[in-house]
Formats: sequence, structure tokens, C-alpha cells
Amino acid sequence: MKIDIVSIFPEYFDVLNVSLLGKARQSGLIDMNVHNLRDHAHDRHRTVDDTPYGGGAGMVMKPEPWGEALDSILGADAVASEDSPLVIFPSPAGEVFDQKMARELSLEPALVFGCGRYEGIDQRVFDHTATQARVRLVSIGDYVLNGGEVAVLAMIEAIGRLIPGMVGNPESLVEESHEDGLLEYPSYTKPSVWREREVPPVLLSGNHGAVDKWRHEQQVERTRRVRPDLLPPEQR
Ligand SMILES: C[S@@+](CC[C@H](N)C(=O)[O-])C[C@H]1O[C@@H](n2cnc3c(N)ncnc32)[C@H](O)[C@@H]1O
Repeated sequence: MKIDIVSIFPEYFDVLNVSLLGKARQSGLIDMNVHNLRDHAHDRHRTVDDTPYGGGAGMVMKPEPWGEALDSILGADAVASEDSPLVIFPSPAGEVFDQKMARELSLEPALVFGCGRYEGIDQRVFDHTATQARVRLVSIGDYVLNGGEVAVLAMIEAIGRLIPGMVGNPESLVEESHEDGLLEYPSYTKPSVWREREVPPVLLSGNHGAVDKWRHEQQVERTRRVRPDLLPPEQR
């Protein structure tokens, strides 16, 4: 998968050199490039923001640096089609990111992320980019961050681990929270007694049917208690 990221803080993405994503970059599974938006601002101060038309608090990201940065990735003459890269602008006003979306996005050959700052990006950037590529505004939850960088890191981590070849044991991905609409069951490892707390005996029984049944019950109980909204109304 090819990933391009545009940000005024490229150093945020240095952490993508470690762990599984770092290995995926080294092995070529992920080809990632981070672009500094300020390289596309040409005044003495490399300005990327200005006051909002219509008044109000805060600053808005200017369209010119964004246009130039995205042209350099997509091509100035690019025309949006089904095969275009998908450009994702993180935004608290976007559709909410979840495991289903992560799975969907893990199948994309090319993703471009545009990290907003301040009060966000001039609307015309979204409108124009939609003529050059496919565009989605995506939120990682109902709260407001200072910038899109942390949101993009979270999305890349969730998407990246689903790319075929990324995780050694792909079965472990299927059993996780949100994969079947339920939260994951509690996990235990050795020793079987720790600080007088025992592992549930069923897990030591060797009876796989009983283990599966117990785990499913735990999933339903935990989901009902913590996230009843994930269950159909008749099961809440
Ligand atoms: C301070 S926020 C701007 C918030 C904007 N004025 C609003 O009310 O929708 C600056 C940037 O942080 C990012 N951001 C903030 N919260 C986010 C969230 N929940 N999900 C994804 N991105 C977020 C976006 O890139 C946004 O442009």
C-alpha cells in the first residue's frame, strides 16, 4: 500500500518507523512518504493559515499550500475516478472511523492523508480535491484534537495491521473486539495463580467446546455492560 501524509508537523510520524509498521515499511509492504505542507508556502514565514472570512475565533488553513501539496501527490491534472487514490481528511465533522472502515481501507492501494490544524482547512480544498481523487472526511471520535496527526496515526495503525502479510498470525485479527460486533473476552496467561487470583478453571480444562462457550458468554456480558449500543435492541 502507498501512503502519503501531508502535515505541518512531519516529525509526528517518526514513530511509524518502529514495531510492526516499521517492519512493514522496511519490507516494502507499506511505502510511506510524509510531506511538509510548509514546503508549499512561499512567503518569507512559510505561512499556512489566515483569519477566517466572516469573522470568528482562530485561523483557517490557506488553500494555496494545500492545493500545491496535493497536486504534487495526485498530479495537477488528475481527474477523479473509481481508481483514484483515496484522500482522507481527518475531521471531527467527518464520518466516524471504525473497524469496518479500517478493513475497507486496508484494501486500498493508495491512501493520502491531509492533516488539518487550527480551525481546519479552507472548504475549497475539499471541493477541489474531490475533482482530482476520491475524498472522505473521517473522525476518530466525538472529541476535538489540536490537529489531524494523532488521528492519522490511529487510523494508519488500525488499517496497517489488516494489510495481508502484516501480522504473523492473521487468525488473531479475527478474534478481536469489534470484528464480530462484540467486545473481546478477557485473556489470561501463565502463571495460573497470581497474587491469589486464579485463572477461570474452564480455561485450564482442555475442553475446547466449553472454552468457546465461556468466551462467547464473556463477550456478550462485557458488551452488554460496557457497550450496549453495539447489540441489537432485543439483546441489550
Ligand atoms: C482544532 S481541530 C478543528 C476543529 C474544527 N474547527 C471543528 O470544530 O470541526 C484541528 C484539526 O484537528 C483534526 N481533528 C480534530 N479532532 C479530530 C477528530 N475527532 N477526528 C479526526 N481529526 C480531528 C482535524 O484535522 C482538524 O482539522
